[in-house]
Amino acid sequence: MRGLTITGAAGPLVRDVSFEVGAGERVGVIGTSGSGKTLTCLAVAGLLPATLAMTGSITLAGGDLELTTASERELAAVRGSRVGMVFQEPMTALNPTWKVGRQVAGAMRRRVPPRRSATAVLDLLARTGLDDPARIADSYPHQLSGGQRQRIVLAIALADRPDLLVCDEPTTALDVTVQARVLALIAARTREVGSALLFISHDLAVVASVCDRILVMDDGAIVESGPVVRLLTAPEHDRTRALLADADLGGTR
Ligand SMILES: Nc1ncnc2c1ncn2[C@@H]1O[C@H](COP(=O)(O)OP(=O)(O)OP(=O)(O)O)[C@@H](O)[C@H]1O
Repeated sequence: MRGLTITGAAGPLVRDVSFEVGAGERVGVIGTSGSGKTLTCLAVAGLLPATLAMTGSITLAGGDLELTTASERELAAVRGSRVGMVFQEPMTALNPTWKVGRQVAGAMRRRVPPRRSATAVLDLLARTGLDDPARIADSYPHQLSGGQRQRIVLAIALADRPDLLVCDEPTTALDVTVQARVLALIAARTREVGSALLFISHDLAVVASVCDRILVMDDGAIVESGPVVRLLTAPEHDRTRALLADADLGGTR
């Protein structure tokens, strides 16, 4: 991302944001509410609302497609296959009228031939830490818990082995014990699949437990960035210090 600026009717919401995520790297974005984290990551996923104007540049590995000016058709091809997404509320990502197995099979379609689809779905659900994959595959999303649904969203997001997984507050809606397990699963599965990770949270402790490097956003701009350990031990910006003071870092590293 180079010089990304996002502007709404009232003025700029994201200002001149530049960063890179290396292959397989895990980068966290933290900041208080309204600092521009979600808009920045929606831009990467090609999901920015059409009412907002965007300038700057976003490219994926190889630089073959400029995402800020790509057509909806091009962006739809990138989503899922090259950029996977997990958002806070899993129900928004799942089709409530389709059984889970059909949805997971759809996400694997490009990689797995139809005759191997049923086995591959059960295997992927098992690898995503879901007990009794056959029952899960045969369930509708509303028949499952929030933690199970978010695991399914993660399975779907990584099914096509994307270059980048974008997670926006993926565990915020889950209760604390489930939260820790889903975070560990995100870390383990992205490593297995080899995807890079762009992980947004307002919670520094959560980001520190999953990421290698952190970007701190404040009022639409990046105010500090660096390796997790450096940010935790020697924060330079007042905003980083404030987020550190608010974080419960017991046992995360
Ligand atoms: N569609 C939109 N139209 C106009 N302004 C918007 C729109 N979406 C977000 N904003 C504004 O842009 C700013 C950044 O929003 P963003 O959602 O990126 O913040 P955030 O850091 O992710 O916050 P949170 O942690 O609360 O989700 C906020 O001031 C928000 O009100």
